[in-house]
Amino acid sequence: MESRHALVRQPSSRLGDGLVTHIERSVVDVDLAWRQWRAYVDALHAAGWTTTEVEPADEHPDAVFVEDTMVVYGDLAVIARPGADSRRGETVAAEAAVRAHGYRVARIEAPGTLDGGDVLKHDGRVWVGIGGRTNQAGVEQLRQLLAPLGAEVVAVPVTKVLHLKSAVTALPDGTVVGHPPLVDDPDVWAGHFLGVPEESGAHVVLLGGSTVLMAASAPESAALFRDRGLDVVTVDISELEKMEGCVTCLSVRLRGVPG
Ligand SMILES: NC(=O)NCCC[C@H](N)C(=O)O
Repeated sequence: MESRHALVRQPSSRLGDGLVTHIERSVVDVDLAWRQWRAYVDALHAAGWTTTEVEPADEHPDAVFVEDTMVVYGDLAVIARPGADSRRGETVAAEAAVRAHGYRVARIEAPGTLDGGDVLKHDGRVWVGIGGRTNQAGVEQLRQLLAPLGAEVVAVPVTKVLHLKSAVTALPDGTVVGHPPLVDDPDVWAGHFLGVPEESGAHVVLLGGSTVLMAASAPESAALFRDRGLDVVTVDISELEKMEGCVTCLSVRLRGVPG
C-alpha cells in the first residue's frame, strides 16, 4: 500500500493579515481557525494518515497553506518559488521537513514563480495553472525537472480564482471536478470533467481508496460524490476559506516511498 503521510503547518497568529485576491476580506476568528485546523489534521489521522508539522512560521500569515511550498512527484520534492513576495520565506522550513523524509530536492529559480496550489497531478499528467502566482518560466522549470520521472506537464490558464486547485481537483478515478463559472477552460479535461454546484465542491483531498476529504461548505457537491459511490469526509474550514484557502492547500501529501 502507498504510504500515507502528510506535512501540515500550524496557523499563524497573524492569519487574518494574509493575502486575499479574488474575494472580499473579512474578519478571521483565529482561535476558531486553530480548532478547525486541528480538526482537519484529526480527519487525516482518522483516515489512517500520519502527519509531520513543518516548523511554525508565525511571521508568515499564510504559512498554514503549506501545499503552496512545494510539488512532490515520486521521490522528488520541487521547492516552490511563491508568486507572492510575502510568502517566499515559507519554503525554508518546508524544504527541511521534506528532506528529513528522504526526498530529493530541486528548486524553482528566478525568474520562475510557482505555487504548489497551481499543480494538479493525476496518473502521470501534471496540469499547472498559469495565473496570478505561477508564471511560464516556473512551468518550464517544472517540466524539465519532472520529465526524467516520466511526467507530462500541461500548462492551463487560471484567471478566475487564486490557484488551479482553487478551480479544479481530481476524484480517485481521474474525473476532474470544478465549479463551471470559475473554470477557465474545462475542455482541457474534455470527457473527464464534472461540474459541481458549489465553489468549494471543486476541492477534494484523496485520502485513499474511495475516500475523499472536502469542506463542509459544499453539501450538494458532497451528495453528488456520494451518489457516485465515494465515501466523503467533511471538515468545517470556514475561517481558512475567508483567507482563500481550501482543504487541498492545508497539507502536502507524501504518497510515495522516497529513495
Ligand atoms: N493552494 C491554495 O489554494 N492556497 C491558498 C492560499 C491562500 C493565501 N491567502 C494566499 O493568498 O496565498
